[in-house]
Order: sequence, then C-alpha cells, then structure tokens
Amino acid sequence: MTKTLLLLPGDGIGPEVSAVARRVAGRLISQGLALQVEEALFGGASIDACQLPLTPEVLAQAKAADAVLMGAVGGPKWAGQPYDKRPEAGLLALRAGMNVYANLRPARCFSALADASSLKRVFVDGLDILFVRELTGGVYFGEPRGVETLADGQRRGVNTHVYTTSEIHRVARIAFELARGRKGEVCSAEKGNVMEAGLMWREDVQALRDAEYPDIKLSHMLADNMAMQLVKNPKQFDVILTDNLFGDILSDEAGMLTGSLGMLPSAAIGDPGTPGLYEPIHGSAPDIAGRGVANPCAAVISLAMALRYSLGAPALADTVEAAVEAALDKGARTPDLGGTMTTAAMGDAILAGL
Ligand SMILES: NC(=O)C1=CN([C@@H]2O[C@H](COP(=O)(O)OP(=O)(O)OC[C@H]3O[C@@H](n4cnc5c(N)ncnc54)[C@H](O)[C@@H]3O)[C@@H](O)[C@H]2O)C=CC1
Ligand SMILES: CC(C)CC(=O)C(=O)O
Ligand SMILES: [Mg+2]
Repeated sequence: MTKTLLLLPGDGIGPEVSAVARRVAGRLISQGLALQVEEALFGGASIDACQLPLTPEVLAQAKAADAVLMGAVGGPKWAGQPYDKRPEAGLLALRAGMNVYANLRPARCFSALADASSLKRVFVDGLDILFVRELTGGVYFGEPRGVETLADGQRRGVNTHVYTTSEIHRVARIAFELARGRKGEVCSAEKGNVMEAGLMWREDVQALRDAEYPDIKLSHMLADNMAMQLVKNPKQFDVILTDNLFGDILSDEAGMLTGSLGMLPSAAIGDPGTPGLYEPIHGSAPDIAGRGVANPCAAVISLAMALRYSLGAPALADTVEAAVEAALDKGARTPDLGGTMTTAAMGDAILAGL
C-alpha cells in the first residue's frame, strides 16, 4: 500500500536541506518505492501565510500521514512574536499533537569524518551513541510558565520542569528496548543531586529496569558530568536516556563529535502504529541560510530513519545511509565539514550512490 510522507520544510536552511531529502525520496519512488510525498507550510513560513506556526489543518495532515519530515523552524524575523505564536512553539505543538514522546538522536561518527571533529580521531572514530530524549514533557511544556511584572517593577520569569512516572517509564522503556539491539547499556542523566524531579527520574528509571529489564546494564550520571564525559571519553556511552532539556543540549554537543551539527538526524516516535516525526537536530541556521551551503546529510539520514521506523522500508534506509557514507568516503564535503560543496552538489554526490 502507498504510504504518505508529509514534508514540512520550515524556515532558514530547512527548505534547502529538505529539497535534497525530497530529491532522495523522488529517486526511491522512481525505483519503485510506493510513497506519496505531500508538502505543507510550517513554522515562520506558516506564520507569514496564515498567522499561525502550526494550523489545525497541518496538524491533522501530520497525524494522518505515515511519517512527517521536518526541516527546521525559526529565525530573527519571528523572534519578536509572542511566545505562543513563534515558529518554535509550532514545533512543540506538533510534537505534543503527534504524541511523539521519544526522540531518538543517533550520534555516529562516520570514519571519513573522524578528522572533521573538534576532538582527536582516536576519541571519535567508531563513535556510536544513541540518545533517547524525552520530547513532550519537562521544562519545555510544564505549567506554570511565563513572565510577570512584580509590584516593585521587576520581572519574574517562570518555566516548570515536571514529569510523571508514566511519562518517564514510557520513554525509558523505548531506551531499554533499543539497548537490547545494541550493547545493552543505558546511562540515564539527570540532576538528582539538586532537583527532586531529577531524583524521581533516577528512581523511576531504576525501578523499571529492575522490574522488566534485568538484562540491561543501567547506570546513572549527573548531567553536568555527562557533558564533560562526552568530551573526555565519548565512546564509553551506548544508549543515553535523558529528559527534554538535557537531551536537547547534550545531543547538540554530540553533534561536534561527529564532525558537524549538520550530520545528526532524529526520529521522534510514540505509541506503535502512530506516525513518527523526523527532523535533523539542527535549527534554521540564519547565519548561513540563503547561501545554499548547508549540509543536507542530517535531513537525508532523517529520511532514512523515516523509511526504517514509519515507512516499512528498512532495507532502503540502509541504502540511503550507505549512499551518504559513500559520498563522504569519496570526499564530498560542505563547508561545515571543511569542504566547498554546495547543498545541491552534496545532494548530487548522495544521489550518485542510489
Ligand atoms: N528543530 C528546529 O527547528 C530547531 C530550531 N532552532 C531555531 O533555529 C534558529 C537558529 O538557532 P541556532 O541557535 O543558531 O542553532 P542552529 O542549529 O540553527 O545553528 C547552530 C550553528 O550550526 C550551524 N549549522 C546548523 N545546521 C547546519 C547545517 N545543516 N549545515 C551547516 N551548518 C549548520 C549554523 O550555521 C550555526 O553556526 C533559532 O530560531 C532556533 O530557535 C534551533 C534548534 C532546533
Ligand atoms: C523546539 C526546538 C527549537 C528545541 C530544540 O532545539 C530541539 O528540539 O532540538
Ligand atoms: Mg536543539
């Protein structure tokens, strides 16, 4: 049966890298993949057209699709908007609306890129970490939130970090299941030394492991130490389980271990049978947007993850990832990787392997 992929290019470099992913999908379709690609406005582009970063129609389209591939949203043009009307609020609403609570962010260092990392080759060659980041709870969603003006004229800003046991268990379960297909090791990060909710996270993750996953080697690490350990000895990690905020920060840090933030894809998944949301982990990169030099690899590998987890085509996912690796092996490099190729030329190099 023909599956549906909804493309949400978004803003800044989002449309530039999405165009390459769309070309890759087009090539697979011409080779027999039963896939229909739809496209819709999202983020700042949607604000410009209809005053909302995510319209109810696009959310309904996303929930009806088999997979959604998002480019990136945001940028200085919309930075002055009220918070709930900003492009980033649209992305949070899309994640919540699709109930994609587990964000898989694989940080793999392709051998050809080990010298593009800011760390020495010995520390990153062969690196293969899977971040499992909680995506629909924590401080990005907790209430109360906002800024109020106090009687003395100062402002008071509040965001609330909040999790329930069931929110922790459902994402931890995905981390444990995925670890079973890897080295079987999960390291969970929080700040249980200073946050009650962090200690609860640790206890709930441990209780689930003891009750249902005794085969998994579970360790716990304070998130600040993990930030340091990721630079000191990143290959010590297999699966990293953490909350929405720490997962956002630590996975960007891991981006540099792989050579560039432009290499890191992600898959956001929820309950079985529901569509996944796929996106590069980078943002709209206003500093390079419009120049046609963004690295499209993260977007293309995100498409591969969609093929694997939502579109029932795991073999094609392997093919697409192999085409990216082959292009890198042959020396294809955008400027973030130390090269001079345009986004489109990098796309050509990837397509040459398909
Ligand atoms: N998922 C999303 O849509 C996200 C959106 N954002 C939004 O993006 C905007 C810019 O945020 P920043 O903090 O600058 O983060 P960013 O991830 O957009 O850029 C950080 C740095 O990485 C570089 N970079 C990112 N992706 C790249 C790629 N594919 N190829 C080459 N270089 C790349 C950029 O040029 C920049 O120097 C903000 O409005 C932010 O809210 C940020 C993160 C995620
Ligand atoms: C809502 C996003 C802009 C937050 C973010 O940086 C991310 O999820 O990677
Ligand atoms: Mg981020």
